[in-house]
Amino acid sequence: MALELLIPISLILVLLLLSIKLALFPTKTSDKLPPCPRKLPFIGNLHQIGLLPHQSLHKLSKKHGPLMLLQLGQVPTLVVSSSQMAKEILKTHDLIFASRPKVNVADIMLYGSQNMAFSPYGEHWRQMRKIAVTNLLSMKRVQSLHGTMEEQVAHMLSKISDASSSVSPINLSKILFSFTNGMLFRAILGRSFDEEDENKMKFHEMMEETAVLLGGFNVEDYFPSLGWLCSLFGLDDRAKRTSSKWDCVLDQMIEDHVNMNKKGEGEDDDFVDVLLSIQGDPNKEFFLSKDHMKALLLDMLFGGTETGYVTLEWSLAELIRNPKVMKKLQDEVRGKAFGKSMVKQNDLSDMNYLKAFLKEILRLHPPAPLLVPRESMESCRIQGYDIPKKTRVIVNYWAITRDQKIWDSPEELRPERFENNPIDFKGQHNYEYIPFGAGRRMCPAVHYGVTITELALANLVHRFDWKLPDGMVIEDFDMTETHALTVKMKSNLLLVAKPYF
Ligand code: HEM
Repeated sequence: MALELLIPISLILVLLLLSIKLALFPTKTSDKLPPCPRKLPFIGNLHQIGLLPHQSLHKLSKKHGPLMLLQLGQVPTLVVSSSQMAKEILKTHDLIFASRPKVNVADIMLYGSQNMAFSPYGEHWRQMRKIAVTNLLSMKRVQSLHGTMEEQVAHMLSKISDASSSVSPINLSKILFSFTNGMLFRAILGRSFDEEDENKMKFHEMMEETAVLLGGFNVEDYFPSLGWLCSLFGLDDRAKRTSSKWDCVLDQMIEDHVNMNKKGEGEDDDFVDVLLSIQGDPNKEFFLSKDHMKALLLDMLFGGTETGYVTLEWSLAELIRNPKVMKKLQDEVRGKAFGKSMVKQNDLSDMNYLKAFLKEILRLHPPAPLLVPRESMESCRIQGYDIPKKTRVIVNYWAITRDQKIWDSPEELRPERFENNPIDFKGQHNYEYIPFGAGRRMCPAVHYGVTITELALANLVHRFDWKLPDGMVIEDFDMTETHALTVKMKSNLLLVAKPYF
């Protein structure tokens, strides 16, 4: 029989046998489980996930409530859709839900999930987080990067300025990607990342492929006992190919640092240098292998690049659609930075509308609307329901941002709702505002993320007036979302920039 026929036929046979087994011998439990929408044999509720899971899960929760236990293939998955239930998971039972589920692609791409973001809860995760927070993401380290951040913003502004003289609109998605990626490279490697690097290494392509692989609802993760399915769908091979490209890049980066340090040329203060010194310290109780280093570097690149540029992209898109908000923001920034060619970090402290605007963007367009999945390490009870051990947990923050009981006209852009409002990014209010997650696994880079985004945004509206491309009207502007590692705009953001001075 031809191989092309053998694969689908064997797949159908296995599906059939498993469906019969499930129908004849359903798993019995005396537990009181949360409600579950009607499921199909074998796939359970997988068909209800759709291309934009935050939206489809929100719709399901309207019918079945803020705690639903879906059966995604073989994996029971708790979906949490209210601030009250989010508080149960991220505060009351934070320790029980502090682990991450096993993700096949992450195992391939992140050296056996030895990074921080996908690592199960435990000593290894704790050490990786400590290294990243102490040496790159702490408030003190971020402050020491202020000068570098200003340089990188100036570089982005000059690129936009050059492009603004052309008749065609500017592809801002590309420029914003290079900016956030370039800033992380500077912080991590201590050297700039320029167009030549991009052309040589194709980072944008590699990052997009990685985002799709790591962020997708991959079928294999929902059928762990059918590992061979992976090879049928070709996902294993795609992940291995992309992973080997990253591995070459990282090996080269580390080798360059080792060579520079040998020659005494390194400045000895970037993140790779710090990692090398931890590795070479015989007194450290934690052994940092080369794979650990590479996994942590990828965490910083993957965690920081997409979230940053996507936030800036949604910000400009919303400003173009809301001219009154654009004017109010420009008035504030241009007033406070009057006469300056560039807004600097220390000008930002009293730009209250800018801060409120960024908060509103992270409510309306959270880059990670489902946060990052958790997994229960023990069984527990929530609101009278039994949650078994090893249940996957998705907190649908997006559903919380659309809750009319919390937010007035939740679909509208209204930065004013955050003015004179004590709510911050720590998520400790009533768990209604958690764009960075909360609890032990909360994003460790809130300070870095907010600082760089505020600085970039202030300068983008200070330096330029923005317009839609000629012939386009607001109604044509495409705000369609696409879901990968983050939720971003499906189409590239194309705008016309007119220098203000
Ligand atoms: C606007 C910017 C950002 C947003 C909205 C964001 C959002 C998030 C969210 C929602 C989580 C999951 C938290 C949870 O499970 O409760 C997370 C985790 C994480 N983020 Fe961020 N992030 C941003 C920027 C960054 C940056 C700049 C970096 C690195 C340089 C980063 C690195 C990470 C890492 C490593 C984790 C995993 C933490 C762990 O598992 O212990 N993020 N982020």
